[in-house]
Amino acid sequence: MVVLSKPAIEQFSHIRNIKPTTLFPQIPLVDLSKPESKHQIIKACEEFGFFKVINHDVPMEFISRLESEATKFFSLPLCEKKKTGQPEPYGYGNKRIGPNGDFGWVEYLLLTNNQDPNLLRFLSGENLETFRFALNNYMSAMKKMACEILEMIADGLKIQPRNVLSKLLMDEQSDSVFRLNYYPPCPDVQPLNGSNVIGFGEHTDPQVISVLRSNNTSGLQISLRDGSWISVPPDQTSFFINVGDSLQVMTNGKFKSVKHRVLANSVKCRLSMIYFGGPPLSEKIAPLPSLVRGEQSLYKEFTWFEYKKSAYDSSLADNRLIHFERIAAS
Ligand SMILES: C=C1C[C@]23C[C@@]1(O)CC[C@H]2[C@@]12CC[C@H](O)[C@@](C)(C(=O)O1)[C@H]2[C@@H]3C(=O)O
Ligand SMILES: O=C(O)CCC(=O)C(=O)O
Ligand SMILES: [Fe+2]
Repeated sequence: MVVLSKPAIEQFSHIRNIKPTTLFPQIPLVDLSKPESKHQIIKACEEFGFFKVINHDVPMEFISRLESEATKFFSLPLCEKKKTGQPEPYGYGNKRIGPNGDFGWVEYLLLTNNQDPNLLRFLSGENLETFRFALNNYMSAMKKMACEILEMIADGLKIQPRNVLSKLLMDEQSDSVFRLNYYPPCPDVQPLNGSNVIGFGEHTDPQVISVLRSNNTSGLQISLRDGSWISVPPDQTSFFINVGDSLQVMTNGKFKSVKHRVLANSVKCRLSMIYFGGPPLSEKIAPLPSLVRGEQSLYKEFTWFEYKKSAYDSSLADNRLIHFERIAAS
């Protein structure tokens, strides 16, 4: 872990006087073992773009193995972690998020799904093998769960074929991404004074769907439609699902991608692992015809490559979809 001096800490965004956060009584909860879950998913995606999943069949062993590998990685000396080079955008990153001047109280490892061996060059021999093994098992489980949820969404919206969304993630060329975020305790957070430090600034995820799991440290907040922020109580045995911008477009705005952020914690570290399910770069993203019938299409067609490029030209908090909206005919 890197210890920052006081002036260095001051460059981070602080948020003052946050009202005691509403402790989210109504976070949508989806029990995947229940037959009504597809309807609950649709409702949650329409109202929040976010929900919590329980009774998933991801083995706890896959979760704890990767958590322990990630903990080992973030405990390495900084010079070892830096062996992966600057994130461009993949690799190890420290405080700098993306290429456009965003900062957060976070260290991370951003990986593609094609397992570029260079990205793991801080490891060798047996350590490399155990890390890879844990990563492969976990990522396959995430892809499977994300695809099941996308198929339930297709069913719930009565779209055919039911793999119309999941096939984007199943494609060999799928541009999915995996991220490990480590938020060290931050000495500058003074909860009693209402002073908070941004761990990961507000944004929406550009992909189709994201599956997030964290340890038991709080920090994640989502923004409601009225602009208020609510804290998501951590639950290390469950997963949290975010609707991404691409799913907002494909549902012609019926689902909204959820704005979210992470606040640093004064005493505990937070470790999160997130699978971002994305389409192949050449895939055309546009509202699905069966969801547009009788309505106006709200978005222009674009490829995932075009959207991703435009996202990487933007800052975290920017509204990235605005450039792809159709101007409503009067
Ligand atoms: C500031 C940025 C970081 C980001 C790329 C971007 O230019 C805007 C989108 C950001 C985001 C948010 C969700 C994911 O964490 C991420 C990997 C992604 O696909 O889009 C990050 C990008 C990043 O950290 O490289
Ligand atoms: O680390 C977290 O809990 C969320 C981070 C996040 O939203 C992201 O990496 O896109
Ligand atoms: Fe995110």
